[in-house]
Amino acid sequence: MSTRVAQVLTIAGTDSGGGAGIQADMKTMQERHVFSTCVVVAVTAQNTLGVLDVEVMPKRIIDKQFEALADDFDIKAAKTGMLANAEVVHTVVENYKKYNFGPLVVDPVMIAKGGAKLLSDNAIDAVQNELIPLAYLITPNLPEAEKLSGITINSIDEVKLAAQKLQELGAKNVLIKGGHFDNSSESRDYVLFENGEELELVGQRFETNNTHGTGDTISSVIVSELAKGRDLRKAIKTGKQFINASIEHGIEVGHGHGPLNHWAFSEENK
Ligand SMILES: Nc1ncnc2c1ncn2[C@@H]1O[C@H](COP(=O)(O)OP(=O)(O)O)[C@@H](O)[C@H]1O
Ligand SMILES: Cc1ncc(COP(=O)(O)O)c(N)n1
Repeated sequence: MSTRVAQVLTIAGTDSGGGAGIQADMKTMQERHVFSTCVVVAVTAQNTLGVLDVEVMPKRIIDKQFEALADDFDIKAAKTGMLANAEVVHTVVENYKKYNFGPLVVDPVMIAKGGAKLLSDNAIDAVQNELIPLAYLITPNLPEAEKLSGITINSIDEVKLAAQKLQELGAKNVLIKGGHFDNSSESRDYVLFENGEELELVGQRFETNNTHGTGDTISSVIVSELAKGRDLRKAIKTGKQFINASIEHGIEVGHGHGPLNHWAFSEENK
């Protein structure tokens, strides 16, 4: 007997090291029991030590991947990750508007944990003016929230101001991830919902280098839950629990910023 399952899409770059990008997204989606599909917009030669090289895909093959998925699948929610440059942002926006892939989660990936630039500066305008207005949810980390909102963030009040600014740019809901608040023993994420409600997710901050792919992973949990029809507040809480488990029960892989344990949450909740 076969079962119909929710189908979900990630539009992003690959990570040969398997810890971030499309690989982290698809591993996470698998753990959340949705069927994952992908549009590869760039290939990175990457490991836990850093990014060696990047090749951006031509528009033709990005368009064709969207077409192939739209012809055959019933995609209920989609997310974006690394989009590389302005041309890719235009292409993704054009395709997302053309097809019906459900709510869009925008993870505005800019710089890898190892320091490599994954979005060129000239793409910021396109992200602000073309992509953000399509976002059901945007999930920037602190430096990304600063860049996109133009607000320097040193306090929770400034986090809130930045979230409001991102809503003014057109994002319906905003999750600002606090993983980059270095000088705290807590991890703090802030959510501003469409209706003005707020949510603060406060958790333990784990002392570890193994946080490669945290942003990709939390946004992939959220988009998976949305594809299954869960409400956003519940989806975000599940995302946070998944991240906590994947950091707390860490694995040792590679010699740099190591990846997460993507199966820890499922093991805990068997
Ligand atoms: N050391 C840590 N301990 C606990 N949670 C963390 C840690 N680092 C990141 N997180 C959590 O992981 C998620 C991703 O955050 P962040 O690292 O800011 O994003 P990104 O990977 O996009 O830079 C957030 O929920 C954040 O609170
Ligand atoms: C292809 C790709 N996408 C996203 C990230 C960000 O992940 P992180 O900030 O954890 O390095 C990455 N390193 N590579």
